[in-house]
Amino acid sequence: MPTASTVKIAGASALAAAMLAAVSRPRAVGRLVRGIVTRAAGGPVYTPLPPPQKVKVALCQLHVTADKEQNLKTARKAIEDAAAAGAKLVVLPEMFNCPYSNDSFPTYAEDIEGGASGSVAALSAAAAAARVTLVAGSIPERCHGKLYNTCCVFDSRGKLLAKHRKVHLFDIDIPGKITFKESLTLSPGPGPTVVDTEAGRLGIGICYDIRFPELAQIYAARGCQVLIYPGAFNMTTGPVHWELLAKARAVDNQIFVLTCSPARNPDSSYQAWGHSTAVGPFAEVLATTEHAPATVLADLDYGQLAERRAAMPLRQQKRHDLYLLLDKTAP
Ligand SMILES: NC(=O)CC(=O)C(=O)O
Repeated sequence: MPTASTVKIAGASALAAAMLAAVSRPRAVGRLVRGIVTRAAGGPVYTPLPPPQKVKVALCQLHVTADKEQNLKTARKAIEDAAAAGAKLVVLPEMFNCPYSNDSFPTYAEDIEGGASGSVAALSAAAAAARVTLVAGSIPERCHGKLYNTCCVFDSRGKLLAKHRKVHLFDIDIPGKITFKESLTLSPGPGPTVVDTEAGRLGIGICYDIRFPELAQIYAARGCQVLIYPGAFNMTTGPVHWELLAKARAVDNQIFVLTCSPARNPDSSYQAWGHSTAVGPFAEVLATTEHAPATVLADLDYGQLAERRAAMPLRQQKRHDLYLLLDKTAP
């Protein structure tokens, strides 16, 4: 495995107390890029890729505690440090502002659409201050009496471009190992989220979403350049599946994949696997880390997407007489 490219981020430094109050209201949710994929009989019509560019990304594997304000401070510091290291696209972990537990989700949930989310205000301010595109992990969202596991995406002026609500809820029962049922508290999101940003066209999934290849295929067909999965795998599935799934989504779709986990916290009831990782379109690990707090830096060259797809033209070689991708939320 290639050497990890990490910048260790120490504990949060002093933070301007005004951070949470810095932005008055979150901006309206931006329109999502609706795909152009297809119900064509001959298989998907792939949306052309946006122009290639190079982007430095930072995956901030944060220490998450039960103290929401401290978690936001930690995130702010990591975003600042990532920007100082040259990152233009910064990713935070799943549920980075609260413990990953069904007991915590209702207590920590915030009303994003009603403009009452202190976390969104803080994240918007942090993205603007650091001038980065921010894929802000996820937070518990309350909306019309339901709770969601929601990822907000901000541009480098702090505008909320889009939000993705986890589509596939994490409901598993591996006897003697791990039982978790997000559906006890959370509702599933409505569908795919594609967002055009200064750092490229992004397809967003959250954790368990990475296990569903169809979602990644839809993103690839809609012209995404990178798939981003904030996630918190655990000590049972993480060692076996986390990197495998990131590589699988990358190699199937000849696309970049980024995963970003919380650091492992021995005091937490849920032990996160960590190992935030950047994978290239040939399934090569570009940069990774272990379980401690860290920021993983990687350079993405989107020009590699066309090169890899020309060298191995999987899209043209698909047998649409035998199988078909159907994007049911395409316009
Ligand atoms: N926590 C998740 O959503 C997913 C996970 O841990 C797994 O798929 O394993």
